[in-house]
Amino acid sequence: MSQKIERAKVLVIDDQVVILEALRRLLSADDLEIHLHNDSASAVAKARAIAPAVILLDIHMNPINGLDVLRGIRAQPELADVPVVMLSAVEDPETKVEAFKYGANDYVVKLPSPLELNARVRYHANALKAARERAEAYEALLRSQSELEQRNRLIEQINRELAESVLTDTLTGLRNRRFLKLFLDEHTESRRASHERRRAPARTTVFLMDLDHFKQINDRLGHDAGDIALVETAARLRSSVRADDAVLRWGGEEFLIIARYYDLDEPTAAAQRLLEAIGGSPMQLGPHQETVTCSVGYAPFPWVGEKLAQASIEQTLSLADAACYLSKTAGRNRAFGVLPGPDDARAARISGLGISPATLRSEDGRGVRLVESVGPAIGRLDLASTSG
Ligand SMILES: Nc1nc2c(ncn2[C@@H]2O[C@H](COP(=O)(O)OP(=O)(O)OP(=O)(O)O)[C@@H](O)[C@H]2O)c(=O)[nH]1
Repeated sequence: MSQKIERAKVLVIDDQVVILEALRRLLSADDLEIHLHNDSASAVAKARAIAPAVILLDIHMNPINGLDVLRGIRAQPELADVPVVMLSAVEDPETKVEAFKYGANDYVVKLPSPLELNARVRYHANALKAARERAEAYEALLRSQSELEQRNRLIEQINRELAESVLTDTLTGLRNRRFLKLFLDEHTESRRASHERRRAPARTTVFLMDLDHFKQINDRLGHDAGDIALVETAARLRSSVRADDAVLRWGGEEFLIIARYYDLDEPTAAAQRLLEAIGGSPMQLGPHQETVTCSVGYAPFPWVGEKLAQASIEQTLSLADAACYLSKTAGRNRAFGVLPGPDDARAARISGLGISPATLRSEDGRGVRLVESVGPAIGRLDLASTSG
């Protein structure tokens, strides 16, 4: 089977047909495809049509001289890199300089030896081929680089979304339990920075909130209504705290709120706000209107205990949990806070939860008090008389 040789196209432009024919004879070879053109006025259009690998261009032509044709060739983007060998009847340095200035690649005095002419034509044809291959390879590299970058961006986005979804509760859109560690790391870092700047660090309070008799809502109104109540609860909680406070779905119908505070009465006011936010107005659960209340237990974080350099988050959470349990057993729709302050009679109730007030000391070294806040009146009678 014969293999097709790709021949390099050579366009020869000269207004004298005799010279053109002579050059054709000098160049004739199997690996070249020769095109002759003797009209300088249409030479640029011819070059565009042929797309040659090399152009041999006579300098002294009529009606348009070779240098102007050269300028016309260089003005065409697709011909800008095509090697042009100028042909001249005389060896004239000034004309040569002029030709190179206009973008010629070579200069040959007519008629050259066939050996020299063929060597030059092949050299330029190969140089063009190599330069174009390099440019193509470079473009392919850029393309694959940008594809790679695009893919990396996609992977990063997927990773971000995955990380987000791992930290997010799908039903309510709130952060879930896994977010606590991240939040606390940030909290510790911001306290450390405050210490360094000798500013009073923001304190936080941990609120555990549990909806009251939630099982009854599921049982009476259906699981979907229960879901709506959870979503509505999340929205109400979110809008009753600061934007940078954390609201987490702790599990089932239990939520954890970590809120900053600046003066000692703030946590109690915040607990009252939570009770109002949930129980203060009925929720629309599909076709049903239902007042849902909640029980809350809260404690500031961190604590400094007598034996504990700093109570851990787990210990603080169990304090808040114990206080929430106290709210449930005291009739629900209320909040209990374990707060720094002078020990009072109520503090003794903490002992009933298995926590000795004596082991607790707040950051400022004072004692412990138990604070009770009662939720909105709506529905309380019903709840008090219902078990579940
Ligand atoms: N609809 C719905 N219900 C849930 C979801 N997660 C947990 N629950 C329900 O929440 C209810 C919690 O019931 P309990 O632990 O008995 O608590 P409760 O009925 O709220 O009673 P108290 O907490 O003692 O006031 C259970 O019936 C769970 O099935 C949820 O994602 N959607």
